[in-house]
Amino acid sequence: MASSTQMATSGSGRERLRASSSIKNRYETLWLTRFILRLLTVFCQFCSRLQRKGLRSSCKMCLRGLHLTTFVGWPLEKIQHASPKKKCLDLSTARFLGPFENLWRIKKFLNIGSEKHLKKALSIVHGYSIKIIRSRMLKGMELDGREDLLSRFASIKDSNEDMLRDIVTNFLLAGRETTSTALTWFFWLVSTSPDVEKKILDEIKCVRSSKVITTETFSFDDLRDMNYLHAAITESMRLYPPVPLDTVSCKEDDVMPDGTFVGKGWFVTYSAYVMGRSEDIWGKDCMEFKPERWLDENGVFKPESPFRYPVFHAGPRMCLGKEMAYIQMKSIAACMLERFQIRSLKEGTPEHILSLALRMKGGLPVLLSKRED
Ligand code: HEM
Repeated sequence: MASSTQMATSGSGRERLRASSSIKNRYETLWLTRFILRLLTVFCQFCSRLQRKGLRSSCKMCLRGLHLTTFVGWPLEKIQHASPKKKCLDLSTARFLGPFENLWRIKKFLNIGSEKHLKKALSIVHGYSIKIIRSRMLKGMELDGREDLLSRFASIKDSNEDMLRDIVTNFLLAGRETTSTALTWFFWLVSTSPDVEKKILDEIKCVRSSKVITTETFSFDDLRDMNYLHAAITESMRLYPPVPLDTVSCKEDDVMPDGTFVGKGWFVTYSAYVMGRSEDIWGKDCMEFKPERWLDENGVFKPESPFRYPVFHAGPRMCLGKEMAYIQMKSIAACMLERFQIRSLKEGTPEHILSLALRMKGGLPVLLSKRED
């Protein structure tokens, strides 16, 4: 039988690694760790429920700020008051976090617990999407002779209302939660960094004075000229990526470029949050909010490889709405900061809620003061 060293020189990488029983053992250990973590999460949720009812005082884990519920999702009762869209996001994330992998399927079949809430919330979101499709159908799918994205999907042979509904829902979820989350963290960071705020305002003034802008909003060209604002938003998403973890499922057995074997059906997760705070990628000042790191010597925005900055994912399945997201976020940020001074009323660094998007716990209460000039 060939030893693993012999195989390393003779066999293909895939055969070599598949034959390695140590890798299998490692993944069995990982599976066990994941199972224990999921089980602990359930205990943590149970413990915090008892605390809320006054039946238990804080446990050692709470005192050390190690609530597993904070890291891996919300307990159900917190979700009950959330909007249908947030419920959908949180409850679908929770499917991956329960102690038993397929428990959610049973709950779905029996229509109980979190799956019952998910079904209800989803029917509201679906109803909203169907309203959009039907109102567009009534107007005719062509908009003033120009086709929009929905018309294009509708013109696909075999398209039906359910398919269009899922596409609209997908765009609503992909495009709304991400930009709103990104802006929440951006406004918090800017409100705590007066020097960055001043530079953004100077840039807005400069763009206003260099052109005759008659509207209160900014055109595509005006926004394109705002390099510092672009850098500040990009830097804010480095520290607080709206999609902090992204998971893909492996279709066939494969080997990563570094030689790691990935089996069919396995999940692979990367963390844009961890990568964004990695000293190896961003240097010693990786924890600082420094928009300047994105500017060249002429003050022009210099992009980074998406494989180092995977906030919008990388490769063929990269975010389709990236450019649109930047336009929306820059436009809102420029209009808001030009008119108002925003002061955060949050004390200290806000806590996260990890759902599909990296939301700020409790939102961002602010004090808005109209700017004099
Ligand atoms: C700051 C804002 C945004 C961020 C950080 C973001 C991030 C991402 C990420 C990480 C993915 C990859 C998900 C995956 O496949 O695993 C993705 C995919 C996608 N995003 Fe965004 N996104 C943003 C805004 C938007 C907007 C505004 C739209 C459109 C309205 C949009 C539409 C999409 C679509 C359609 C995909 C699926 C692409 C595909 O699978 O080929 N996104 N986005």
